[in-house]
Amino acid sequence: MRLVLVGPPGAGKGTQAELLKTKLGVPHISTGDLFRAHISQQTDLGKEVQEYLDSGELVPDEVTNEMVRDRLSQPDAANGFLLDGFPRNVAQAAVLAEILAADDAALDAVVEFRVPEDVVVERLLARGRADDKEEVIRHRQQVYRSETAPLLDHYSGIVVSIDAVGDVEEISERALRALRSQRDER
Ligand SMILES: Nc1ncnc2c1ncn2[C@@H]1O[C@H](COP(=O)(O)OP(=O)(O)OP(=O)(O)O)[C@@H](O)[C@H]1O
Ligand SMILES: Nc1ncnc2c1ncn2[C@@H]1O[C@H](COP(=O)(O)O)[C@@H](O)[C@H]1O
Repeated sequence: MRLVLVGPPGAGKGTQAELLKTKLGVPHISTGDLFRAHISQQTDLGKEVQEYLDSGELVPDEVTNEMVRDRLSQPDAANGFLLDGFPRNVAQAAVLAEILAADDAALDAVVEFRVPEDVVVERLLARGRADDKEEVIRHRQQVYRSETAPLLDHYSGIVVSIDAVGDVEEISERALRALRSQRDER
């Protein structure tokens, strides 16, 4: 399955991807995790993107798209993936479509994790990652609303929306049930 996970920062995309990757047998590819690995290894790419992650701004598309193109060309992603954090805007979605079309492939679904903003802010304040400072959290929510949420219209025919408040296992079951019914309807 080729899935994109969408939802505001703190919606639980990474948490759900770690459960779903085992259940679906596809790799979890998180652009945020890829950037953080570059930063911790102090690569040139890591040095270039550090300030964007610190401030909650999006890394420029050219840099992000090339990193994703490279990651998706690896053998483990040949038959499917869970993309977490990419695409983050409509221009990145166009690049993803082009990468997939080159392999005669397409997305199966876009899973939207729906969580009220006050709940995600509370989760992120408790998470404690380097970019989980209140001002940066608020900015990332705003970037999500203006840049990323429009993807839900862009992908309207294949969006599967999940209530992502509650028990982590139960949310993953909700996602699997919704994906099964979407597949049966197609
Ligand atoms: N269903 C849940 N209930 C309560 N807390 C949760 C739930 N799912 C995830 N969390 C917690 O919320 C925080 C954010 O989760 P996670 O990192 O998976 O979100 P995300 O959508 O990947 O965020 P980001 O886009 O910022 O990387 C984590 O501390 C995680 O343990
Ligand atoms: N797809 C992306 N485009 C631009 N910038 C991105 C993208 N994915 C991640 N980033 C940067 O990384 C941080 C953290 O991302 P998480 O998905 O929340 O882990 C994000 O604020 C951007 O600076």
